[in-house]
Amino acid sequence: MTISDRVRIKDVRVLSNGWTTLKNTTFDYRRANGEWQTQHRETYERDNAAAVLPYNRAGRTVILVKQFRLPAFIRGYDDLLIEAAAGVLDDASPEMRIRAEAEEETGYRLDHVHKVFEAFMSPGAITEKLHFFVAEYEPSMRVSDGGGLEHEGEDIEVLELGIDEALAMIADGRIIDGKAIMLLQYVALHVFK
Ligand SMILES: Nc1nc2c(ncn2[C@@H]2O[C@H](COP(=O)(O)OP(=O)(O)O[C@H]3O[C@H](CO)[C@@H](O)[C@H](O)[C@@H]3O)[C@@H](O)[C@H]2O)c(=O)[nH]1
Ligand SMILES: [Mg+2]
Repeated sequence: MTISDRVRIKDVRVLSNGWTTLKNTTFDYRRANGEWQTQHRETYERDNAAAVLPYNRAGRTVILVKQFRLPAFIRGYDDLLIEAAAGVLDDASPEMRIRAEAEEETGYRLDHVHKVFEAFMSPGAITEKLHFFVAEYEPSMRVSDGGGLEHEGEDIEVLELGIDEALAMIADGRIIDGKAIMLLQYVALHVFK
């Protein structure tokens, strides 16, 4: 299945080229009824990324991180955001990158990471595709405090939560990060059955 014969890119304009690139693309799209229609769309072009939820089956716990997120703050969320550890790939493989990112942010050196799915988190606007992982952890795998890279402005708290509490926090709105919600529901369904 291809839709490339339904799309003709006519013009691409870079609107902003800062940390990431914002483009405005003009293209013709062949609608379901066969008619061609000209459209303009802005895309925020971000590298792919990966997220991980470490879990401990016996203790029924998971590891999450907590950090300041400017976009959530601007939108009125007046607290640090509880998230699954995540980072951009920077051209590394998702498996390699997520191990490094997990150690940087949570302090846990994970053994085996298990890929569970991929998802576009905001497909109408952002090109980024997120690779999702889960990984079993043991307390002995903690090799540092984590916290992220201070020189990049990261100031990350590490949280170890019971799975039932984490699920309750989704229900009452204390966990509001999409990737954390998806991974918590995955482990609720497939690990802590
Ligand atoms: N100077 C500067 N630094 C930035 C900017 N945007 C991000 N950074 C820094 O770049 C680093 C990126 O950290 P990662 O851990 O690799 O990524 P992330 O911020 O966790 O992002 C991932 O999760 C986000 C939230 O779900 C996603 O939005 C993001 O695309 C990615 O998947 C952080 O130190 C962050 O502060 C920016 O506009 N300017
Ligand atoms: Mg991160």
